[in-house]
Parts: sequence; structure tokens; C-alpha cells
Amino acid sequence: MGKVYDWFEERLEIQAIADDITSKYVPPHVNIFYCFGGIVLTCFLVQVATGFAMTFYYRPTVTEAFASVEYLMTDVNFGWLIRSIHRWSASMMVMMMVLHVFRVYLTGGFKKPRELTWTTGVLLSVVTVSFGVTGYSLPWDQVGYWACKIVTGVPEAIPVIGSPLVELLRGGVSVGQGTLTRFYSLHTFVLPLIAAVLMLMHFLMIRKQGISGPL
Ligand code: HEM
Ligand code: HEM
Repeated sequence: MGKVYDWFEERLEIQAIADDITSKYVPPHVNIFYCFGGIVLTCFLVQVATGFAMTFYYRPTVTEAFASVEYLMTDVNFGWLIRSIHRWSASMMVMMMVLHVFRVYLTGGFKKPRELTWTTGVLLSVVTVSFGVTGYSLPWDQVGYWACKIVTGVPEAIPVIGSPLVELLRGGVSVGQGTLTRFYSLHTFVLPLIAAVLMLMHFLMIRKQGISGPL
């Protein structure tokens, strides 16, 4: 054991990592409400796992999407369970995030020097809602299609750049295959990447500064 330890210590300085982990204590004012952030992370990990599993069956085309979700629900082993967990955990993630923001706000966790943690949090909330919006349209059923049409039409209200922005979002003059492709790519590639980077920043800053003090 000693030899193995020495071998790794010489190359990776693992003692420094162990010291860092064992030197942090949870202060007494931290209560159960400080768990919300971790629960949001857990929901996200559940989303990544179940979402990844569904990519094996889901087909992002306007002609096949609905049928592929139907197949997932009726024929794939435990497909109904995977999809249901994805759906429930998506709602949980948003709800827990709202409670997390309440906790941070009410305990003053956003004050100096934690402004940047709050800022990455705000960006994470936009990413989380975007996950929900893009995912909701993926089955390409009636509600999903019309939700997509309404959401992508919102920027129309902005003067001058409104219309080009809508076209950019839709990938064409109207909602169609271009829109579904965009939503799928955003939902399963772009947003997960941005979320991972933002979460890493959020956590590194929390780790560096420690949790905020008692009121
Ligand atoms: C995907 C979304 C998010 C995840 C996974 C997440 C995760 C976490 C975790 C694990 C903590 C440690 C303490 C705790 O859990 O209460 C934390 C702290 C913090 N979060 Fe978040 N968070 C998210 C969204 C947000 C949002 C939307 C905001 C604000 C707009 C925010 C602001 C903060 C701040 C300021 C702290 C430091 C609080 C302190 O030191 O007391 N977070 N976050
Ligand atoms: C890497 C991460 C993710 C992947 C690969 C992924 C993949 C998928 C796939 C393939 C679908 C279509 C199947 C279906 O409609 O049931 C879907 C739907 C959906 N996703 Fe995700 N997802 C991910 C993360 C997330 C996150 C973080 C959220 C929540 C904030 C979310 C919310 C949704 C919603 C609401 C639906 C619609 C569910 C339904 O129609 O029943 N997804 N996702």
C-alpha cells in the first residue's frame, strides 16, 4: 500500500487533494435548505442519463418524432419509465432551482464576494428553462408543435431585428424540420455543454469562497 501511495504521490501530489477535501467542515448554520443546489445538480444528472438513453430511440424528424416517442412508450423495455423519469425530473429541476434561488436570496448568499456565483446562477437558470422549452417540442405532438410556434414567435415584437430573429430561431420562414433540428441540437448538444461549463464555474467559486456566513 505504502509503495502504491508513494508512486502516485510522486507523480500527482495526491496528498494535497486529500488535505483539501478533509480540511473543509460544514458550519453549524447550514441547514436542510442548503441542499437545494445539490438536488438541482442531481436532477440534471438524472436528465443527462435518461436523455442519453432516449437518444437511442428518438428520431428528430417531423415525420418520425411522434412515432418514435410512441414506440419508446409502448415497445421499448422500460422506455415508458425512462421517459417518465425524464419528464418528472425536468419539472423537479426547475422547482428545486426556484427554491435554491429563494434560499440564496433570503440568506444573502449573493452578497460580496459572491456576485459572480449569482451571475453564473442567473445564466444557469436561462439554460435550464431553455432545456425545458426545447425538450417540450421534441415529441412533435400537438402541444409541442404549437408551443414551439408560440415561443419562436415571441421575438417578433422587437422592432427591426424581430423578424430576422424569428427566422433564425425557426431555421426558415415557418416552423418545420429546420426548427425541430435546431431544437434537438440545442437540447442534446449545445445546452448540455454550456450547462456543464457554467456549473463547473458555479461550483469552483463556491468551493473557493466557502458557503456564505450565518445571518
Ligand atoms: C442548474 C442550476 C443550479 C445548480 C446546479 C446550482 C448549484 C448550487 C450548489 C450545489 C450550491 C451550494 C450551496 C447550496 O446548494 O445552497 C450553490 C450555491 C449558490 N448558488 Fe446555485 N445552482 C444553480 C442555480 C443558481 C441560480 C439560478 C442562482 C441565482 C440566480 C444561484 C446562485 C447561487 C449562489 C449565489 C450560491 C452561493 C450561496 C452561498 O454561498 O450561500 N444558483 N448552487
Ligand atoms: C444531455 C442531456 C439531455 C439529453 C441527451 C436529452 C434528450 C432528450 C430527448 C431525446 C428527448 C425526446 C424524447 C421525449 O420527448 O420524451 C427529450 C425530451 C425532453 N427533455 Fe431532455 N435531454 C437532456 C436534458 C434535459 C434537461 C436538463 C431537461 C430539463 C430542464 C430536459 C427536459 C426535457 C423535456 C421537458 C422533454 C419533453 C419530455 C416529454 O415529451 O415527455 N432535458 N430530451
